Amino acid sequence: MQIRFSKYQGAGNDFILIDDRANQVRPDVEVFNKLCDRRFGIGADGIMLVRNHKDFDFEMLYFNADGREGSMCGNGGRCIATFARDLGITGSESHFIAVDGPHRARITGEEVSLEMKDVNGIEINSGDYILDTGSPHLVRMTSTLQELDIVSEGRSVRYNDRFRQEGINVNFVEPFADHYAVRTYERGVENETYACGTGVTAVALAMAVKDKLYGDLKLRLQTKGGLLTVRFHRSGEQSFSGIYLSGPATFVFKGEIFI
Ligand SMILES: N[C@@H](CCC[C@H](N)C(=O)O)C(=O)O
Repeated sequence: MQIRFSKYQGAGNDFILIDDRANQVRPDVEVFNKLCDRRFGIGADGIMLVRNHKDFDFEMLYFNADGREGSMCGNGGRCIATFARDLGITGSESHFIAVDGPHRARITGEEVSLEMKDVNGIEINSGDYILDTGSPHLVRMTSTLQELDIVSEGRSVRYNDRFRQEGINVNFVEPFADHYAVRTYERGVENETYACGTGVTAVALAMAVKDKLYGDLKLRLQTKGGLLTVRFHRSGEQSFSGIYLSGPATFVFKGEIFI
């Protein structure tokens, strides 16, 4: 089968986007894994399908680079909003459904802001923060971010006895005067990616807990692939609402491939 795809990236987290409103693509773990391969395929951290949905502008189906369906992808959500706008499905604002529920996105130039699901509950375990921002994340503080071997440190958490079965994304964070620097090991890619949207969202909420911040907050998160911001409201010890992930999301190239 011949399919058209487009490649988009959000802060260097890159995705293959397919317009599947005709509902013709049958997700296949091996095929999707190969399409994401950077030598034998197009190369990406994940694949997304845009499908029609009767109650929303569209449905987002997300698959990690390993070819398996993933949980919510924040940067993917920002990219798919741009793709839907470029296809003429939506204008600069959209309301779509993903695996973790509904999302609203707003595009301003190359900047895309995505509403994330509310978070109620963060576990703190031996200094690590464990929470679900649409995808499961662990946040760990470090003072040596640039020297860290993210793949081996991330793997040792992701494959430990507690997380081996379900997996977890692992974020390492170092605070600076006006921002937090973040590097992420992503489940399903099983490698470090240039940025992770649900990951920096998890870091922002965890830093509010660590620094005892309440009210309306906006934190800046520097990733390998660019600067992301997370706005949110913290009303209680464990209650976070009005969470918006913002940053660049742009078209890279398009083509056709046989699958
Ligand atoms: N890159 C994503 C995270 C994708 C989800 C994740 N890899 C998983 O399924 O655990 C993001 O930007 O949030």
